[in-house]
Amino acid sequence: MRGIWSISVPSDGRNVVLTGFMGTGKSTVGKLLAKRLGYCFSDLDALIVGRAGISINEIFERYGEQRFRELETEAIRFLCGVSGRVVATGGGAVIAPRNRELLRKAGLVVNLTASLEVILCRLKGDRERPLLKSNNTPEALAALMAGREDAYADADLRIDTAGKSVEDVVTEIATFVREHQ
Ligand SMILES: Nc1ncnc2c1ncn2[C@@H]1O[C@H](COP(=O)(O)OP(=O)(O)O)[C@@H](O)[C@H]1O
Ligand SMILES: O=C(O)C1=C[C@@H](OP(=O)(O)O)[C@@H](O)[C@H](O)C1
Ligand SMILES: [Mg+2]
Repeated sequence: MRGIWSISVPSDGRNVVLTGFMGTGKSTVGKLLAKRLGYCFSDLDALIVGRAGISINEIFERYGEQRFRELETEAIRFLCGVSGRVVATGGGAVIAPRNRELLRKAGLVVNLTASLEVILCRLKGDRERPLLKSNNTPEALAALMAGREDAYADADLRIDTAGKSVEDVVTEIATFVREHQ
């Protein structure tokens, strides 16, 4: 894998950061939200994969979750130096307090939620998320989600996406951003 990212510079805080558990819609909503706001879009996972040159599954298999978390923090440091961007994080990006601090400074943090039932339905048959494989019962996934609740609650806005279309979620966030940024 290639080495470290370029050095980050302080952000002016004019980004929108989407956080939330796997399947809450961060990547899907983020892309459309960026279009709606006229911002650029970055997906942390895509950035990591692009830099590593291998898939997230392969990073986990070859190097372990810990290494993935290091790459994730490096990606966050890099992205926090940008401006006018919607950033979709991966579900575990907010676990480390230092990551949360950086993301908070980068801009408005919007946390997407959905019940476990909805998430299981949305991610049925998914093969790209290694933590779905290692937490392969609803109980294990519920425990993973519960353990992250405090980190997800650290946000400027929380939106329950269950029963809402992607468009609805985008509109809700765009309204909030226009009022608060
Ligand atoms: N509001 C929504 N309603 C229905 N399906 C959704 C919604 N948001 C996302 N999805 C679907 O859920 C799946 C996971 O979405 P994704 O954006 O990859 O989530 P995340 O990046 O949070 O893991 C995709 O198939 C996507 O189309
Ligand atoms: O919850 C997590 O720890 C992870 C979520 C994934 O992203 P999504 O939340 O976009 O699925 C991806 O970063 C990786 O598989 C780990
Ligand atoms: Mg995603």
